[in-house]
Amino acid sequence: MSHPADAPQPYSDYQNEIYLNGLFGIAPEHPMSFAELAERARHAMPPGVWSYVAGGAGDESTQDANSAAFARWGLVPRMLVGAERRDLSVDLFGRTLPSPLFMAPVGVLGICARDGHGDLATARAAARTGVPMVASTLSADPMEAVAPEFGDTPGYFQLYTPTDRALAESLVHRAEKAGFAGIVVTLDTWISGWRPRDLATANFPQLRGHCLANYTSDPAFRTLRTPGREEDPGDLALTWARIFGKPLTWDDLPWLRSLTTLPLILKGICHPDDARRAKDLGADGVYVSNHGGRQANGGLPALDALPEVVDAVDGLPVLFDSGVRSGADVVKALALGATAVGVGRPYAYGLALDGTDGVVHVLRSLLAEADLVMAVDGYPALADLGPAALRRVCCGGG
Ligand SMILES: Cc1cc2nc3c(=O)[nH]c(=O)nc-3n(C[C@H](O)[C@H](O)[C@H](O)COP(=O)(O)O)c2cc1C
Ligand SMILES: O=C(O)C(=O)c1ccccc1
Repeated sequence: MSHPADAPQPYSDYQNEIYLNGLFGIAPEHPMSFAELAERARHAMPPGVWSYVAGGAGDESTQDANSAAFARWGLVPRMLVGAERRDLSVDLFGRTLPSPLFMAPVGVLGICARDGHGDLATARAAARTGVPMVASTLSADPMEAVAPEFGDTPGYFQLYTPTDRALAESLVHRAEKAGFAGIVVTLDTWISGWRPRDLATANFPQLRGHCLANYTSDPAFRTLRTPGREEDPGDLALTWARIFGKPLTWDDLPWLRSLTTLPLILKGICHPDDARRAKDLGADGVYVSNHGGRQANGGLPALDALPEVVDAVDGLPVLFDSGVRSGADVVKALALGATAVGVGRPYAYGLALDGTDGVVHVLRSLLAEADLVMAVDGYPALADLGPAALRRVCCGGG
């Protein structure tokens, strides 16, 4: 439990803090397991927001498989290695981050927070924890208001590429100007997947006008509105729906690449050939994800796609998300080759429960558990975590 006074606090200190509070009769106000976090978020959110955030595509079997996939890997404990101090820092796109954890883009943070400003609250959690936020194109506050809240923590802008090229270019250039450290282009969501929970209630947040501030604040978007109907919320939603998603092809990649000198990361890559091609066309990183099982049901768990993509890109950074629910999951994804590991729903639930403090709690819990797993299992640095740290667990976890 001891460390030099000038060393950064280990992430495991969150555990000490909680037990110490207990000595003074203070019980933690936030949930300590993912199951309880989800349960409490369900009560904290309006029903339509809960089902949108928690739900996925089809019967949600791919969504379930994403988290179940982690149970099929077991970390092999190593003893007597002296893991008293751990180093979770990672180099990503020329910067050193204190940990490999990041917040995946979530396009409804605005309505997850009680005050409607969940994007700002999440950015403040990034500033407090050093955990970067990938800010979605779909945001209740414009990116120029979100970016200053990151403090010293780098932030990334996630682009949903609209059909209108001038608008796409404007969004990217605004992100550069606002100080974002990279552009994450999402490839798997130019159209919405089949989502029974939302269909059953005919509920799609953006069609109700939510989280469109990056569009309404954009001069290129305004030129796409129906003349004379600029004040009509119905026209806003329909204009957005008309231009939201461009089914990008490989032929669009040189254009996308030409838009920015910032690191360009392609999100939704799950096949090694796609990963290789992304690298050849100048992507700075690939991002393995199946969108948390929200887009196409019946797909393989994202974790199972990770090792082949890592092999294929031969040293290019590989970001990963989909199904991460614990610190142990973070460590397993790192051992399978991820450079950085993202969470989506968990921090959105923290946000719904308690704003910035709720997000900070979720991130600190994930990091404390990851740090403790590395301590107990004898892997003091990320460089020690490779495929040899894992064994396939037969038949476990569905
Ligand atoms: C409510 C919700 C909204 C999302 N919105 C976006 C988005 O705007 N852009 C994007 O690239 N991904 C979006 N995603 C996908 C996440 O970035 C991420 O891939 C996914 O949530 C990871 O899975 P997890 O929720 O199991 O951690 C969204 C996910 C959720 C749950
Ligand atoms: O809900 C999502 O996961 C999402 O990112 C999205 C956004 C717009 C249209 C379809 C899906």
